[in-house]
Amino acid sequence: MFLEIEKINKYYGEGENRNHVLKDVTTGVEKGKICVLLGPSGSGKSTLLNIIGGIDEADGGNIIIDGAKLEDMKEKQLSLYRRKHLGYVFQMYNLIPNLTVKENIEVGAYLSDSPLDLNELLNTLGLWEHKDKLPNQLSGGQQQRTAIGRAIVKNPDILICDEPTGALDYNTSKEILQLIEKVNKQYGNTIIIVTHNDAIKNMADKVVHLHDGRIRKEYDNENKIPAEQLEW
Ligand SMILES: Nc1ncnc2c1ncn2[C@@H]1O[C@H](COP(=O)(O)OP(=O)(O)OP(=O)(O)O)[C@@H](O)[C@H]1O
Repeated sequence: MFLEIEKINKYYGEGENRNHVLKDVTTGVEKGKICVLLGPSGSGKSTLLNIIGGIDEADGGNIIIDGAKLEDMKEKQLSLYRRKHLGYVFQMYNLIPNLTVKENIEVGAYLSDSPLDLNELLNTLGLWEHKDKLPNQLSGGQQQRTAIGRAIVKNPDILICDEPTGALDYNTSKEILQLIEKVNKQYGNTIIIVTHNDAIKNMADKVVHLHDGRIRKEYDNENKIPAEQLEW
C-alpha cells in the first residue's frame, strides 16, 4: 500500500474540553488512485487530511508514505518531505495577488528538483491564454486551476484536496473535478479529496466514510464514472 494510515488518534483541547476527534483510524490508498473522504461536518475529515499532509500531528498512530514514516522525521526533514512529495489544494485558492498565473505556478516549481514542464502544464490546465493575468482578473474556476497548477507543478506523489470545489458553482465544480481526474491520469499522482458532496465519491477508486472520528464504511469503487458524468 502506497499510503498507509495506521491507528491514527487525535485529541483537541484539555481536561473537560478534551475532544477525541480521530479514533483509531486505519486505512490506505494504492499508488495513483483517487480516494474520496466523506463525512458530516465535524467528523474529522480535514483533521485526518492535515495529518496525512504533515500539517498537523497525530497523538497516536502512523502515516507511512511509500515506506517512509512521517512520525520518524524531524521537523526539518518533514518540511522537506512536505515540499517535495505533497501538493495541497484548498477551498480558498490562496494565490499571490501581485503575481501572474504563470508566476503563481512557478512558485510551486521552485520547490522541486524536477518540476513538470510549465508550458505543457499551462495547456493541461486550460490556462495558456490566461497565463499573464493576475488572480483578480480570473474567475473562481480559473483561480482554482491556477492553485491546482501550483500544487501539481512539482509533480507530488500525493495531491491533497480539501473541499476543492467548495467555493464554486455546479459547472465550474465539474470542470475542476475533471481537471483533477486529468492530472491523475496524466501524471499518476495519488489523490485524496475531502468533500461534503456525496456525488464526488462516484469518480473515486476508493471511498472512505468518516463518522464521529471513526471509519464507518470504506470500499473500492467498482463502478467508477468519469467526473464529466457526475450529477448532483
Ligand atoms: N484546531 C482545533 N482546535 C480544537 N478543535 C478542533 C480544531 N480543529 C478541529 N477541531 C474539532 O475537531 C473536530 C473535527 O474537525 P474537522 O475540521 O476535522 O471536521 P470536518 O469533518 O473536516 O468538518 P467540516 O466538514 O465542517 O470541515 C470538530 O469537532 C472540530 O470542532
